[in-house]
Amino acid sequence: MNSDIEQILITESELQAKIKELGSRIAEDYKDKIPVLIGVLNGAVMFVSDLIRACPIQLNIDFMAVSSYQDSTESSGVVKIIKDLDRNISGRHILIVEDIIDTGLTLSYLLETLQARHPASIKVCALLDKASRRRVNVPIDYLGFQIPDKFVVGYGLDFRDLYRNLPYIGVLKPYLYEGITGDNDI
Ligand SMILES: O=P(O)(O)OC[C@H]1O[C@H](OP(=O)(O)OP(=O)(O)O)[C@H](O)[C@@H]1O
Ligand SMILES: Nc1nc2[nH]cnc2c(=O)[nH]1
Repeated sequence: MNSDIEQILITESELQAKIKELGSRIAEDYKDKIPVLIGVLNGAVMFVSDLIRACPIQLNIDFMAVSSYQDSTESSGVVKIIKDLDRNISGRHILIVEDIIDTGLTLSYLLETLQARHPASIKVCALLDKASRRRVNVPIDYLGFQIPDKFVVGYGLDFRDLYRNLPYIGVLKPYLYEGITGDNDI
């Protein structure tokens, strides 16, 4: 698996140091509230589980699963809810936790969908931002790292549901996905 990685972009210790920093900021900002942290499955699973352990305040967690990439490295632009929240978020302080913001289409859809449920506030925490690829403007309140326009895997991020279990963020060797556009290429 490691031999499919062209370059390690963010090491395990860099990830963990940044998550401690983000956790402290979030804990300070929400110390008088009980926020609901919403992990966006599947990619954010590792990030959200490390982030909540770095956040020593009262909080709730919930998860949504959405997908726009399926088996491709390009967003289809169509976001689909696969699993919705388990709770009513009306009047609650919401923090969306994402692994990566790329085109911004997924987050834009989530913000619109969740805003319609009348939360007290909504903020966004993202581990990675690929700003050069943005197609819609979206706010990021807590950010881990800006990254270049490369397809990355590891620490929750996949290609064809593989590589999520790498403990670092790496760039996948392009020959592994070049020419692949979707399911028909499998
Ligand atoms: O800004 P965007 O271009 O919309 O891309 C960001 C989204 O893409 C990834 O999800 P994906 O659809 O690959 O599902 P996954 O989390 O299950 O891997 C990632 O987890 C974000 O949710
Ligand atoms: N795995 C992975 N998923 C993404 N979704 C949007 N951008 C990316 C990326 O660079 N890697």
